[in-house]
Amino acid sequence: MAIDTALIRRSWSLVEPRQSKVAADFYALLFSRYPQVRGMFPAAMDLQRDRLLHALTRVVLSLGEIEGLSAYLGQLGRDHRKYGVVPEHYPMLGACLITAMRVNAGGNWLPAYDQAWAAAYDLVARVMAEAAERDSHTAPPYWTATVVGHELRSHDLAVIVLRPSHPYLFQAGQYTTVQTPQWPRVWRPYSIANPPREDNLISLHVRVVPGGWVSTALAHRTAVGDTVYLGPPRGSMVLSRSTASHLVFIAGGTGLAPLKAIIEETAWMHERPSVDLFHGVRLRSQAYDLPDLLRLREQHGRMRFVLAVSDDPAHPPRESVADTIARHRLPADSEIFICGSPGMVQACTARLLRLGIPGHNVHMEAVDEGGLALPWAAPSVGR
Ligand SMILES: NC(=O)C1=CN([C@@H]2O[C@H](COP(=O)(O)OP(=O)(O)OC[C@H]3O[C@@H](n4cnc5c(N)ncnc54)[C@H](O)[C@@H]3O)[C@@H](O)[C@H]2O)C=CC1
Repeated sequence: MAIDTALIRRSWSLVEPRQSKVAADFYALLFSRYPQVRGMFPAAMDLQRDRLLHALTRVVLSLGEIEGLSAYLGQLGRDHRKYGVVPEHYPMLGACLITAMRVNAGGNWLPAYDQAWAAAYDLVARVMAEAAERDSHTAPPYWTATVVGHELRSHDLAVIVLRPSHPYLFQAGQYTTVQTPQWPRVWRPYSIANPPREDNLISLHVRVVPGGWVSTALAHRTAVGDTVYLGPPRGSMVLSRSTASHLVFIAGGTGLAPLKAIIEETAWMHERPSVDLFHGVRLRSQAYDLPDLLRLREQHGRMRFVLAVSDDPAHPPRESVADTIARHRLPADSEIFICGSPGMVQACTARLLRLGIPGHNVHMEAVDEGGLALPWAAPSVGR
């Protein structure tokens, strides 16, 4: 059945102002009708509710662009294998979702909206389930990994090296999701800080964030020899086949991780591009990876490295990384990769546009703050 995007959007606009209530009602309905699925979700549901809403918004907004949506949903379907989602779960969710929207529409819900949503949901579920099924022939739902390196580089930052039990195939720049034994069913995304290696090791940069369960567990309650779990690799911030001759990388804090992986990959290229890396930190003491970056610069041979310190009275000039890039001459045809907090990414992107860099040359990971999925999605990277 064709998707009636106009009906979907009209009906969504009815419930959008009450979306938090929609999410709460959805989970209440789901758990009362199907108590057997409660165990698949974490004990605390706050983040989960936000994720559902982000995912819904994303699907509603991109229903017209079926190609992009299919790639997104396929990735989502593969990722949901780690939660134990099987095809039989999808209809349960669909029915509860439509009911939750209907009861929150203030009596304005039309029968046609039910049909439009049923058709849209059917398509979403089919794409996700098919991708998951295809994936099940070649990859496990999740990987067990042993911690083989754990280095606290400051009180709130750890670099962790993991050895997945089975080959973990990913591309430089992608991220994984991590579950620790301390927090069952709570998965958090972290970028992989190295390109694929023959020894299958992967390295993560973990900043402890206030209230960050997984980041605290990884940094302070994890040691060499412990086991953690990894979801499948995700993300599209990777090098294209036709890499430009000059690449610029702009990192904010631990947003360095995926950019370092891509730079390291370019170091081995036959015709390696020249590279600029700008690393923005608040305090000089937060330049947690300096020795490694200097080594990488040495090994690369065509890499310039600039540290931008924004808030350290002992290290003038206090300059934001956006101001730093503006001071350096960037060729207009540079391919640019940005990774960091949403505010930092936004500030840098705006500055680049003002500097005349075309938007299509700027890459960043659209790590939706929780919006990667239907109910079981992942939050922003690095929590
Ligand atoms: N750990 C990981 O694997 C990854 C982490 N991230 C994200 O990167 C961020 C890293 O955070 P931290 O390490 O705490 O770095 P941070 O937030 O302390 O920021 C580092 C740099 O970004 C600049 N900055 C921060 N907010 C800004 C704003 N609103 N406008 C302009 N500049 C701003 C600072 O001035 C500084 O130069 C987090 O949001 C995390 O989710 C992204 C990808 C991977």
